[in-house]
Amino acid sequence: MSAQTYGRAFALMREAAGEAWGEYTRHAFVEGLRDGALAREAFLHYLRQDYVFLIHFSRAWALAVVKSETHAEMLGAVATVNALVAEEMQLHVGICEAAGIPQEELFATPERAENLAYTRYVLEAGYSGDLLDLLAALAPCVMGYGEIGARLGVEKTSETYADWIGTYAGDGYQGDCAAVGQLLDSALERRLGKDFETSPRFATLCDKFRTATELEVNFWQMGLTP
Ligand SMILES: Cc1ncc(CN)c(N)n1
Repeated sequence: MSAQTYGRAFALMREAAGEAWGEYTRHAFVEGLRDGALAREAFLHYLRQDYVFLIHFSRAWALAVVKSETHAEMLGAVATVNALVAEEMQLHVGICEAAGIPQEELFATPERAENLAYTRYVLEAGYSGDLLDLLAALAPCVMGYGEIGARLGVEKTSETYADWIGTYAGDGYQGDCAAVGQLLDSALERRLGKDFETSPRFATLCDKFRTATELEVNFWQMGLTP
């Protein structure tokens, strides 16, 4: 999956994130999903934390509805909230239930510090900023997993984590990434103009994107240490 598929701003922000992007999308945890070497205990621990992550991440996308300035922006944010709550979180519920972890226990998972740091960083970007600040902090999460899923869909050498890979490689998730890429581009054009990358504000948005990318790296690392 080329970065270009997810829009112009994403490609520029990804480039500006430098080495952090590769550390995120090619982390040892990701490679363990690809070749099946990831310990089941680490995967289930990650999945439980990620369920809690997605609760707060959905709240942040709901805040994007609040920060929207047009009906089209509201529709884009609402669609993402729905994709998270009604689709992505079901993957976590299903795998955990099959592993003997009921949904109430999943919901009550104690939050690890790396998880808390990431989600509250994103929420704070939205509380104190506008839709652009919020989207810049949200984008690495959405598109990073899109890129990881698309690559692992092609490069996987084991079926152990095929459910997980299939969710992020699938047309549904890939379509969500493309839609968020369009939302990001149009929100930037509306507020900063067609040549948004020449605005001094764009550099501060790239900083937010890079920080969120670094928090993704920490999240994978946390996944390796149940
Ligand atoms: C930590 C994290 N980052 C991204 C995603 C993909 N929505 C996720 N499920 N979890």
